[in-house]
Amino acid sequence: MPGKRKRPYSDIDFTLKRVFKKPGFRPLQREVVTATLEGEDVFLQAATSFGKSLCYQLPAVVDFGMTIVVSPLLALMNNQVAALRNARIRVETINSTTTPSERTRILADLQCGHPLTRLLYVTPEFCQGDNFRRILRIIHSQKELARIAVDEAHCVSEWGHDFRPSFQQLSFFKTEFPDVPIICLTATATARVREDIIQTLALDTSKLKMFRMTTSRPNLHYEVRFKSDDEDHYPNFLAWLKAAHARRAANPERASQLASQNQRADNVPGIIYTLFRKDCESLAARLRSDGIGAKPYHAGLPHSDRADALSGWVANKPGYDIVVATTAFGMGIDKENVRFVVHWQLPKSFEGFYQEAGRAGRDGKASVCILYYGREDRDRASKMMSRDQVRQYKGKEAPVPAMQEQMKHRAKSLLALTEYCEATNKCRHKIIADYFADEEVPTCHFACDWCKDAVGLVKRKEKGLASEEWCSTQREQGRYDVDEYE
Ligand SMILES: Nc1ncnc2c1ncn2[C@@H]1O[C@H](COP(=O)(O)OP(=O)(O)OP(=O)(O)O)[C@@H](O)[C@H]1O
Repeated sequence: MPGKRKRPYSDIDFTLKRVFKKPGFRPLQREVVTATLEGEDVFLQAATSFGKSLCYQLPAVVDFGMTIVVSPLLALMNNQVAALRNARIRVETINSTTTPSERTRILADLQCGHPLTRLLYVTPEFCQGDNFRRILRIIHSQKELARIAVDEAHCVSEWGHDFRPSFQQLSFFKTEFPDVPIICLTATATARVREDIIQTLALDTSKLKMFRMTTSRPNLHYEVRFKSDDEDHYPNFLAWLKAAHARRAANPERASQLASQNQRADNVPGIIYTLFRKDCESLAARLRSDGIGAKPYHAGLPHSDRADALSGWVANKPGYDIVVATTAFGMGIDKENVRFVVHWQLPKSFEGFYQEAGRAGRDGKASVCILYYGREDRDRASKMMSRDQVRQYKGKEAPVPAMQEQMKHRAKSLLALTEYCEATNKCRHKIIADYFADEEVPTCHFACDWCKDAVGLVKRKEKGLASEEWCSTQREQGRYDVDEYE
């Protein structure tokens, strides 16, 4: 029910245990849940795998009325809907995969004004539809519109790394329903992105409850491996993976522990991110020819192939050990035992890197995040950026200031990521915390290549990278012109 509510919710602990099967709240979750239930507008920024979804899912179950969840990705929605249905929560989603008969059934439930649906997951594009807005007015008039959750809220911002234009229309919620609380959630927002989200959603800063947690993920072991165009880095990765397999096989105690958790000892689940669709397919095929179960995942594949790759991988099925993906597979993917995330090339942005690496170790256990960095890739990435800039400005008399700003932000983010890769004088956890302007200094117990062996890191860098002189000649000769990303 919209409006501020100042009574304690004694049943949140009960619901946490009984419905969500969690032993207790993680730090700050209770505060966020309570603020949401009290009708406050909330902004939550917290590390990947913090448990942000629970902060709107639990209120949706405890409270009256319906919660609308605006979410940018199909895979993310379907993943969460399946988990909530498992917990016997009435949840629905309307997206491009919803059949017409399903859609009719869901809308009929909403039209009555007193929906049985507790959570409704929709895309920002769907929120723009007149019919949906009309239905929302009916639900609101019956005091059944409980709250709006905007997940992956950085997509709202033009300066966020996954900007989606239709997110910009979401101010509709606050202007039409000022008494309905909004909660926005993200793992990756710089100060500027935060401001932009708040402004775009028409939130009032003086009333907004802001929760900012550290972005630090101490169980992730960050490592940069150096490469150059001259050398194929596949053998390096395969050797690392085979060594990890051998370690598992040599530990029968671990094998029986994994078996008891419905996991397998003869694989190590992971994700490899690449920028190009063609690499997804060829790399997955190459791994399969070496006896590793790997599946490609990118937006160009049929929906059924993507769904099969995702469900097989989540279920630890043989043949589905590694997903080789573009960024189409990222935000919100929640599989607890991902033991490694590898970036096959330099990603497009610092935020994207952090978000994707954050798919690893969601069970809190040690996991590895390897980024293969080459200076040629850096030069290709900046070439791509300049080309995008030219395209954006095409046909315009003068560059639009907002576009210029956006480009500046993109360049800054890429530069920060390059500096992360080139750095040999600082803990990688610290570099990440600095980028997001964390107030806390992160702890790193030998959980990055610099803290483990700074001298070795310098040597590997000297040996592995093409020289700047070489790269500069290549640049002059236009060698770094590339295909489209994805
Ligand atoms: N209090 C809790 N106790 C135990 N597990 C929890 C708790 N809260 C959430 N989790 C689990 O933590 C995992 C991560 O939660 P969730 O997917 O909401 O993360 P997130 O913060 O949205 O991360 P990301 O930004 O990376 O998507 C889920 O498997 C969820 O079930």
